[in-house]
Parts: sequence; C-alpha cells; structure tokens
Amino acid sequence: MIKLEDVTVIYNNKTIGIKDINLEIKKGEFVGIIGSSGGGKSTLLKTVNLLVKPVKGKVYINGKEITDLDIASLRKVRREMGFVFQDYNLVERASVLNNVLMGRLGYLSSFQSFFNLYKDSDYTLALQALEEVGLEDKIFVRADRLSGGQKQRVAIAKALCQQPKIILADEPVSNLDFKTGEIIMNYFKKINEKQKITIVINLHDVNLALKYCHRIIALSKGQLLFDKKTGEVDDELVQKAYS
Ligand SMILES: Nc1ncnc2c1ncn2[C@@H]1O[C@H](COP(=O)(O)OP(=O)(O)OP(=O)(O)O)[C@@H](O)[C@H]1O
Repeated sequence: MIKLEDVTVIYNNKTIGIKDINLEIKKGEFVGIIGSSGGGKSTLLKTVNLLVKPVKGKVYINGKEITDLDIASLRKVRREMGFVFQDYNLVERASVLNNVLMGRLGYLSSFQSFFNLYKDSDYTLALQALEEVGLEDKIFVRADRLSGGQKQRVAIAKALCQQPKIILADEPVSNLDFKTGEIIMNYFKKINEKQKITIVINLHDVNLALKYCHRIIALSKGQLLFDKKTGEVDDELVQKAYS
C-alpha cells in the first residue's frame, strides 16, 4: 500500500530530513512513528504524500510509483490520503460542516470548488464523518468556538470525508491534554478497526504509540533505527529511540 524505496529528503541542499529510508506499510496497518525531535518523523509522513519531495528514491502508493507524477495525477492520489495536523488546519471562521466538506474538494472540478458546489452525496459523507467522531450536534458551530479536542475531531472528520484509504497524522495529540489525547487516539483506533483505513501516526508520547499502534517505526537523525511489531518493543529499544 505504502512503499518507500531508498528515500532521501534534503532541505535547502544541506539539512537531512530523512536518509535512505526503505519501508513498506500494508493495507489496514496502524503504524506509529517515534523518535527524538528532529529525527525525521514529520518529513517521513510528508514524503508519503509528497508534500516534500525526495532528492533520491521512490515512493509507491498501491503499487504505483508517484514520485514524479504531474500535479493533476498527484491530486488524484492525494485525495485518498487524509492528513491530520498537530494544529488542526481548520478554517477557524467557517462552520464545522464547511470544514468537513473541504475534504471533498479534491473530487470537485476547479469551477465546482471555486463556488463550493458540493453534491448531495458530499453532504451525506460529511454528516456520516461527523457522526463517526460524535460531533453531529455541532455542524453549524464555527470552528473557532470549539475546544482543541473537538477541533481535532473535526479535522479527523474532514479526513474521513475524503473517503481515504490512508490517514497520515502528524503529532495529532501534542497540543491536547492526556485525557483528550486518549479520546482522539480511540477515534483513530475505531476508524482503523471499523473502516480498515491504514493509519500512520507520528507521536511524541511513546506510551500512546505502544498502547494504540500495532507496529512502531523509530527514526533517529533521519535514519531508520528500528521497525518492529509493538509487542517486540522493550524499554531498551525505547531508550535507544530517545537517546
Ligand atoms: N522546512 C524545513 N526546512 C529546513 N529544514 C527542515 C525543514 N523541516 C524539517 N527540517 C529539518 O529536517 C530534520 C528532520 O525534521 P522533522 O521535522 O522531520 O523531524 P521530527 O522528528 O518530526 O521533529 P519534531 O519531533 O521536532 O517535530 C531536522 O533537522 C529539521 O530541522
């Protein structure tokens, strides 16, 4: 489903983002990426949907190489990949419903998206996605009136509205307190189990990664430190990841 082959990302011709990464993630996996700050976790996620472009190596989605696709073809690949950000990435002054509907923009023509000409089926999907995260009673509330946890649930609903095969989440609970973070992680778990959506998630909190993810990938200085089933990750490996 996701395959990186010898992938290296370098910023501004000098800073290594990730280096010589090889990995494969299968459909339905729930993968946590851990490691100390600057290790390359965000870069790795952004490379999967080519928000950053490798200087070397190949990226495959569903067996198809996407590294050098033109913008139109890349847009089609990206619309099946939801991206959930640490800072929610919502339009604060727009309603919850309108934010979630934005998940459908990749399926509209330029004309339709300019005038927000959503179809009835887009509204149905948006409402289903909001039900999935328990926010159906907030559809007309403006995003800036919500708590951090609610905003992140809207962001997850927006990703679900894309009908994604993959959800990439970059530190989605870092701005939230522990309890709210657990609530968000439980939504990811439910989505993964119920809808079989592949989830790749960057987490600062290794305990959350060990509790929810099936597989843990650790990065250090842009390189793969280990890639193991969660049950195989012991204290020694965790220490290694953060040393
Ligand atoms: N846009 C950028 N321009 C220049 N260098 C960057 C950029 N983004 C990341 N880097 C550098 O690439 C390396 C990897 O950063 P990245 O953000 O991927 O790590 P991370 O593990 O996600 O870190 P954190 O946990 O602090 O978010 C770091 O040295 C970082 O400074």
